[in-house]
Amino acid sequence: MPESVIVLENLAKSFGHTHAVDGVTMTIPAGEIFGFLGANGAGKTTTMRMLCGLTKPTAGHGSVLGHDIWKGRHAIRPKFGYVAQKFSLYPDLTVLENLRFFGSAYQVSGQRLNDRIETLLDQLDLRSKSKELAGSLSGGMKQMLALSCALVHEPALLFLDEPTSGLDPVHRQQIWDLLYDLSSKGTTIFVTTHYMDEAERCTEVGFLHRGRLLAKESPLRLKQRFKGQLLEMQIEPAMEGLVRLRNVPGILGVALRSGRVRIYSAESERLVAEWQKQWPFEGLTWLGHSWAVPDMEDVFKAYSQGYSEILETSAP
Ligand SMILES: Nc1ncnc2c1ncn2[C@@H]1O[C@H](COP(=O)(O)OP(=O)(O)OP(=O)(O)O)[C@@H](O)[C@H]1O
Repeated sequence: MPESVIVLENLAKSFGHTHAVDGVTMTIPAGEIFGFLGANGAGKTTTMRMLCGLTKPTAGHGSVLGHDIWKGRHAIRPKFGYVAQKFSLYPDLTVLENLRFFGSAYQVSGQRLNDRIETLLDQLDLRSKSKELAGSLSGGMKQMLALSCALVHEPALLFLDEPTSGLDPVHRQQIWDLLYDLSSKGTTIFVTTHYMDEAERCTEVGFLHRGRLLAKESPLRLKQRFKGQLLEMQIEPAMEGLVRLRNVPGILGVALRSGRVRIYSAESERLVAEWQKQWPFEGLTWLGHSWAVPDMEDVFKAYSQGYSEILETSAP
């Protein structure tokens, strides 16, 4: 078993009456790419800020790389890299100057710093921008630079708060290729994301909902927990079908995917059999249907909207 890099026990943080993080218990082993998912305001950033020693927990315990997250925060800080949601570099310094600044802040100097900068400029596609001011870079290139600065000291642990938001698909892929390289060399990565295809790329995923951890497992295992019968119907007009089917008893939720109406229900088979006998929706034409395999978006929706009927329960 690899050692646990992050260990949390009932970790909590409240702001007044807001329980931003409400008793999270979990462990994250070394080398994991852990994807932290949750709706806006679920408590992801607050959890990450506690792990980085940037905000004090209100209750519970946590350790990162063997140090208490609050009492040991000064010892932990040089060992991780952190890319925040907001651009936190120096806009009036060039790309190269930012890298040099972060290098010296992390006590990387001389030939080692030069080598690190050369590697990062290539890995993150920044070479042609090295003399440009950070503040003048596009949003995507700012993200690439923020990631480079977080990696300059080759940390054992990397915290990334939505690192690819606003990036084009090529740069997103480039970042993920880099994360795989880092993970294969033993770096642990803790990443928040709203992109379901990115959640699929993580080795483990945790669902946070209103400050509580609802599940934490591999993407494959999470999808196996989805026990609903996912029905995709070709209906015309599709939008009207979506609105009317939403109100049918037994249907938990409805979405439009590639022009088809996707139905979340524990009893889709029964509904189809009933509709085959008698189609009750005047003005709607049913042109066909098929059964779908759940993806991460389906599982995330089921957890975050509380479709407990179609989820096999799990202990995080
Ligand atoms: N400094 C603060 N003071 C008061 N409330 C806060 C503070 N920081 C966060 N909160 C509240 O805590 C809750 C969790 O916020 P947090 O930013 O951790 O969520 P999140 O999951 O990261 O959301 P998002 O996906 O939108 O970034 C929210 O209700 C938020 O308003």
